[in-house]
Amino acid sequence: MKLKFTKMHGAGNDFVVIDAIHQKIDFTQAQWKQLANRRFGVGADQILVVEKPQSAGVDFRYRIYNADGGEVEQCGNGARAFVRFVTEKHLTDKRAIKVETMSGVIEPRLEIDGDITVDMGAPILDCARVPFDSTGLVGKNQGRDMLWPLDVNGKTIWISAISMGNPHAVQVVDDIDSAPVEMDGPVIERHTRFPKRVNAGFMQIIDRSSIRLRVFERGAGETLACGTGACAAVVAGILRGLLDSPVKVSTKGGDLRIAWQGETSSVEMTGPAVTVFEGEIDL
Ligand SMILES: N[C@@H](CCC[C@H](N)C(=O)O)C(=O)O
Repeated sequence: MKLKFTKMHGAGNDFVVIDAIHQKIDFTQAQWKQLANRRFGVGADQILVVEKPQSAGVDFRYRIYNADGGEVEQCGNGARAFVRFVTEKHLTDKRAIKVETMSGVIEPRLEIDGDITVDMGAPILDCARVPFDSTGLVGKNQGRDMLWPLDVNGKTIWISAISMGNPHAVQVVDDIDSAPVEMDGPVIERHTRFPKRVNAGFMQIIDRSSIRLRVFERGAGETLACGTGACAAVVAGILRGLLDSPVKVSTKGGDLRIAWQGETSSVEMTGPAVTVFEGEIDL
């Protein structure tokens, strides 16, 4: 079957985006994985599938598959690519869109300057809902945050466990360039304390309104940027008393702006989304 797709990226986090409103999509996990494969397929960190809404009051449903073929709950950079896609394909003429995801409704909007802002909803800080198993662990308070010890490669690291619809373990490091992302990322991703696995964030604080961030993503490895990872890092930094909203998050692929007013407020993420090329593939 010939599949039409669009290759896109948001700050270098790259996507294959598929219109499943006008094409019938019924792929296996192995086929998603092949599509995302950089040698045997198109290549992407995530595959984004745009569908008709399932509930009243929303405009679209948006589904996310990691490069390993597994379906996941949320993708921040993908949400901005999604808006660029439905706008360029004339699937809507709205500038503010309501989108169903596996983890709830998010509300992206197209800004006048072409950037896209996404209301990502409030962070989830309750360990059980992240999900993170803190049974028997002794945490330590930093500001309003609770840091948890994790044994990783023979040392203890201290993480914030946060969900932005998808799970994140965020740690502060002195220097992002020498942080052990390749070595510790895969171990944190599959740590037994995270029953659904986790995205591992490494954050360097530059000043109270800027950080540098690398994320080893669940199901995709280190990416050039992770939108939900940026949201989780800023939430952790604000809770720890290290950051004030808004915060510039510099990633290997570009900058994002994250604003959060605390506890029950939504996290707002602003950044770019770019179409690279259109294609067709026979799977
Ligand atoms: N790149 C994304 C996150 C994609 C999903 C993630 N790898 C997970 O498994 O939760 C983003 O921009 O948020």
